[in-house]
Amino acid sequence: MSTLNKNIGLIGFGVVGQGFYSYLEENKEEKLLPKIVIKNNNKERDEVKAKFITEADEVINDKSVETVVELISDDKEAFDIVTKALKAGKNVVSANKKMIANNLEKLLELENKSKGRFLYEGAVCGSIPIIRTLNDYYSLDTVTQIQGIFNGSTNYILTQIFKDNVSYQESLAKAQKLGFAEADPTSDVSGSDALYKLLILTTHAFGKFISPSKVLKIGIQNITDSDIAFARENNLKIKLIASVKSNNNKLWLSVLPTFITNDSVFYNVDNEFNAVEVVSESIGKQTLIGKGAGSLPTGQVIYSDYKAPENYKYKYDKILSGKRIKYETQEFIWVYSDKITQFEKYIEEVVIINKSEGYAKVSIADLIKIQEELLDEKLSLIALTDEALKQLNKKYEFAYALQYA
Ligand SMILES: NC(=O)C1=CN([C@@H]2O[C@H](COP(=O)(O)OP(=O)(O)OC[C@H]3O[C@@H](n4cnc5c(N)ncnc54)[C@H](OP(=O)(O)O)[C@@H]3O)[C@@H](O)[C@H]2O)C=CC1
Ligand SMILES: N[C@@H](CC=O)C(=O)O
Repeated sequence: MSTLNKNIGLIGFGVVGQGFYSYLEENKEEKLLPKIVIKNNNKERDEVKAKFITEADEVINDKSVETVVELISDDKEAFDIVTKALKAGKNVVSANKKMIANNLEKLLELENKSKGRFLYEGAVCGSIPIIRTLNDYYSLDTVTQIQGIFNGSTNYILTQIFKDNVSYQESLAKAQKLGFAEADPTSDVSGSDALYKLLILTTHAFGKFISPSKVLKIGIQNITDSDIAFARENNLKIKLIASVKSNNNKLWLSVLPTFITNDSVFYNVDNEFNAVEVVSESIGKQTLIGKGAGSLPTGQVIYSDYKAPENYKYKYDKILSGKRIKYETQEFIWVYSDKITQFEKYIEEVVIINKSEGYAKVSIADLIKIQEELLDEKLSLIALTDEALKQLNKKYEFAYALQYA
């Protein structure tokens, strides 16, 4: 492609699109962007040099466009745009985690047949460069676990509730106003957004494609005042933790509100910040912490994808290695609830703290079966890390002793 054909086709000019645009302006590259595709022509917008249009095909079929930057909210429309752009041989940059998590296998086939490449660092944990890190530095190491805080909006909401006693509804409205939340914030608070990111990382770290519908996912919508009070009394915090771990070629995944102790690396990761902890055989444990949502942090990563070296592509070495790994749900975890006795049918072991309140050992497979019911019945469950379990067992030794006498 000649230098005359290096234009950008930007589709979507919301929170992230405008963040990306500001880096083009800062680097005097806005002349490479003659047209921006939006949906609603009647919206008031800041003036920019580009012309606003509403037909994505106009930039996808434009021969002067080398890179299509897809930053719209709808996942199905985004898939259509990305498919067409790759088929037209364009480089494609996207941040649409829902679209990517649901279609990654197909997208890789399309990329393999295309002259273009498909990069999407902005889709996972905003500004944190975790995909390229896994792709470039972990391809020769064996990753055993990835866990962390993968959603900025829910972390912002939980921080506001814990630090400043702001209500759930008010903190959610603030997260929306600040541009952290998805167009439909149910995706954030239900844990879906964190799950999409977890599944994308699972493909890069373990070479496995897993459907979102198969994984245990509990959001923060049902957290009660008594959960918060219990956390405060015990010097714990609640964070929405996404986790994938492997052992003996088996893989376990979950997204769960989780009590964490004050010595956890996640304890002071607050507001819209995210954290990704990667554990691998040679490197050991390391954690990346940074802004997980917002216009400029995400826009910067999109800009870096757009500027990636000419021959750079994700290698997907873990898929290519052909190592077989099996997705499993047969594992037990400990969960707390102020109505733990309602889960009687599923409990392996339980510690009753007071009346119906307590914590119990339950299987991931059972929780997957009842996760929709939990949501409908507004029942809250908070997982315990090993450290939180130890801390609670020490305090509730008496209750514990009674249980196992
Ligand atoms: N917000 C964040 O912090 C982050 C968001 N993301 C992801 O980035 C993507 C964009 O998010 P965000 O910027 O927050 O979303 P916004 O809702 O702020 O903006 C979406 C933009 O897409 C445009 N649009 C919607 N549908 C179409 C369509 N069919 N054709 C053309 N344009 C369309 C809208 O047009 P109009 O202006 O006319 O309404 C709007 O400009 C999403 O996939 C999101 O998950 C990823 C990381 C962080
Ligand atoms: N809604 C998302 C935006 C970034 O991915 C979040 O809150 O993390």
